[in-house]
Amino acid sequence: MAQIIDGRAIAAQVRAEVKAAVEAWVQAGHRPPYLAVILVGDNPASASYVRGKTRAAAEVGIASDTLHFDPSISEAALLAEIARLNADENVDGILVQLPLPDHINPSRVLNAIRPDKDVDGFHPVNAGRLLLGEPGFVPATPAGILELLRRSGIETTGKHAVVVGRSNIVGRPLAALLLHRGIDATVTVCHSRTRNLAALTRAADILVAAIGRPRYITADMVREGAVVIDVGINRVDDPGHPRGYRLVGDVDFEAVADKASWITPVPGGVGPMTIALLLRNTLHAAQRRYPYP
Ligand SMILES: Nc1nc2c(c(=O)[nH]1)N[C@@H](CN(C=O)c1ccc(C(=O)N[C@@H](CCC(=O)O)C(=O)O)cc1)CN2
Ligand SMILES: [Mg+2]
Repeated sequence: MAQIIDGRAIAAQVRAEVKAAVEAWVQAGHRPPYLAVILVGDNPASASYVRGKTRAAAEVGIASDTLHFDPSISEAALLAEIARLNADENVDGILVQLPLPDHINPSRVLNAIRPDKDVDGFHPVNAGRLLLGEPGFVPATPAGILELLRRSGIETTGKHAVVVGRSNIVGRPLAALLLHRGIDATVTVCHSRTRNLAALTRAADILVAAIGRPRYITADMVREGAVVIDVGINRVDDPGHPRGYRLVGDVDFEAVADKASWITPVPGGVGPMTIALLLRNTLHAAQRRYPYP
């Protein structure tokens, strides 16, 4: 039976570190870090993540506001809001909650955020820096996964990490991060068109599932003793549950936990780290740790 990587406990540790650093920053005479969160429309999951972010921010002493726009807002109006926040010296971090409505081009919106305020790390400048191994904002989910491995004492050097999923918010940046000097994994990236996926996942020392399909990774796809990181957050109907649905990951947890050496649960694994690392990025934005240009 695998050891469980407790994302809630590790995220609480990271938040406590951010809180202490924010206190020291304010003690030194600076105003508290300030995060502007943009939420477009009424996707209930997005609204709940945004509440989670602003509540967690308040708990560590980071000020924030949520700018909530009607789903019909035009792309031009959204870009104008971003331009205003870019120019406001009291705004340290800007975050646009994804997904955006279909009539808005997400690249155009993300590319409009000043890279030194881009606490999600989705701007091409930060993505490029990550690829080159230069300092910049690293997206919170991949950064959180690295913290889970590091703080659980899991070795990455020379290990074969197999990332299933090539999204811009998880798979691609995580693959880049795992290649960094000091992390030094050997990385394979798989996706929906990969042939013979199971042969590749079975070769993984560290298997990261970021596919977005409930329980897609089954026990036969996992090597005995592998480390399994489950990024999936899938809502499946469950009339017996108070919310009417249950969250399950991209990994068939019970069966895979019998084979793995370490595994992250869903909920309580990667998800809470995403919020904790966003807070750390926001602190760094206030401290201008990643100045641009
Ligand atoms: N602008 C962004 N949009 C999105 C990001 C992001 O990093 N930046 N990531 C995801 C959603 N996300 C944050 O936005 C997120 C997802 C899940 C969690 C989380 O804490 N999950 C909990 C369960 C919560 C629940 O009960 O519903 C867990 O896994 O334990 C936090 C943040 C897409 N959009
Ligand atoms: Mg994320």
